[in-house]
Amino acid sequence: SNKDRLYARRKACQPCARLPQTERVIGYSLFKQDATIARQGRSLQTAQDRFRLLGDTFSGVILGQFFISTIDPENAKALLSSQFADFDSGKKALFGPFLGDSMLTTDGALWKHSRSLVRPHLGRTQVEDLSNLEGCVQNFFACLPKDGSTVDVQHLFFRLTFDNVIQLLLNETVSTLSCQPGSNLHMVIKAFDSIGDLVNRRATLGPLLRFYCDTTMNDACKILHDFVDRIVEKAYRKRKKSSGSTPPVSFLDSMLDSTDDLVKVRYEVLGLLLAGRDTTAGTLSSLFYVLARRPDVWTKLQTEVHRLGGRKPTYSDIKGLKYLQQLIDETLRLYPPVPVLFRAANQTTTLPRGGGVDGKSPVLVPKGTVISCSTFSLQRRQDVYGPDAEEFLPERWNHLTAHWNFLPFSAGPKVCLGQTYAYVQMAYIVSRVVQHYERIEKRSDEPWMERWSITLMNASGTKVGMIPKKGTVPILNDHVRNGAQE
Ligand code: HEM
Repeated sequence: SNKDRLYARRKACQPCARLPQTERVIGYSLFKQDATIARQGRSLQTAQDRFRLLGDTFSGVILGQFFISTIDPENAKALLSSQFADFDSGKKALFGPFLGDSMLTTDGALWKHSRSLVRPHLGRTQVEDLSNLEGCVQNFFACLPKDGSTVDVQHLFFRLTFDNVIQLLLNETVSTLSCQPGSNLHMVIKAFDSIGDLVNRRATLGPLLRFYCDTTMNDACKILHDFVDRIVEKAYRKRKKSSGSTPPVSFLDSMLDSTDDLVKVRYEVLGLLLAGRDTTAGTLSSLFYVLARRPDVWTKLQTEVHRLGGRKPTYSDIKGLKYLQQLIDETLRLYPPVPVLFRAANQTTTLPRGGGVDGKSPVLVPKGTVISCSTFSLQRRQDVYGPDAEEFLPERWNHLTAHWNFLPFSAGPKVCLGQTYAYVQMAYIVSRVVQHYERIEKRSDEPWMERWSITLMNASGTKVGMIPKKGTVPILNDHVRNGAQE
């Protein structure tokens, strides 16, 4: 519009590169092309090729939606932090009936309220207590074949992290690792597993989403809402009975002390479950994919973890495991579980870079523009990480401060609330595996292939042989293992 043009002139904006498109009004052919690319599991790689071809910032149109894609760290900083108020996450429609108004789906005052409600309950006290993790880890070990035969640990990690997050949030012990097919818990975990793909399907519909009625999504939501509601109501009754005289023992208890709105609590719990489970499971799966292929990494890790002398690591032990932290960072760099951050401009604004032939001028961002920042491509930039940017080298973190070039947990006011917990949980699990297993063997030659639903994972799973040390793992329980394979 004329108003936008005047605004652009005032802010010295220049146009950014434009994705070559056969038709630039609706962008239907790009929609079809990108849908095929997504089916083939090549979305992230294709985006990286486009950045190589067009520069760090380019624009296009898809199904009538104007978008800007960027991997310029200055733009990332503006998007996530310095111009935070200009952009919304706009995820409400995507999650549909699953999450209602929760922290993950709202912006502005509603989001602020949710964040202030949740934040105090994910503090150091909750994170430092690792006692609950051990039970889940033992269940995980019980699912691993004792004879070292092939197992897909990716599948098991999605269960392990579900059990862990339920314990953290609700103080309930569940074992989806050992639940039997047909049981209520099995239905719950299956429904939860399906959410990623269902949300993904909604995402591909773009503006057509508003005409879409998804009964499968509604069914999955019903199962999950019922599951969480039962636990929330039970805890609420107990809490009311004690009239807050006993200190809260869980995240849920403390939330119930700050609100009586049980539907709100349900949505926040489910949001955290979603934010906390798939991300951690995806990272662990990629990390084990690497461990099975890199005996040099495994040996260095063993040397570090052996300093613990076989005892369970404490919170402060974990802080001292520097190589393990670098290993996790390198996994998050090359295989970020949230590979693209999306925002939508809630007013006409600018991004500081990407305009003009040298890409150094500001770019106009009309209201409604969708901005995507690919952390996957950003974290593989050769000008930041060097010519070996695509290689897995944990040691690079000895002398690297990446800042706006490393955003696996996002940054700014919406930075991940579970970052510390995620590190601690992953480090604990990896250390315990090192203490109990001699080595991890690669059992598949398939390359790492993107499967991107809400979060990123390896399309072919993580098929490995886990070779136990003598006398350290529990006796294999066939009953447990068969349940988990379902
Ligand atoms: C490796 C593990 C994890 C990664 C890589 C990760 C990554 C992220 C990212 C990138 C965001 C921002 C998304 C956006 O702005 O669009 C986010 C938000 C969030 N994460 Fe995590 N996350 C992880 C684990 C967890 C865990 C374990 C929890 C909680 C138990 C958690 C809770 C949250 C919450 C509540 C938000 C929303 C914050 C807000 O909107 O204000 N995350 N996470």
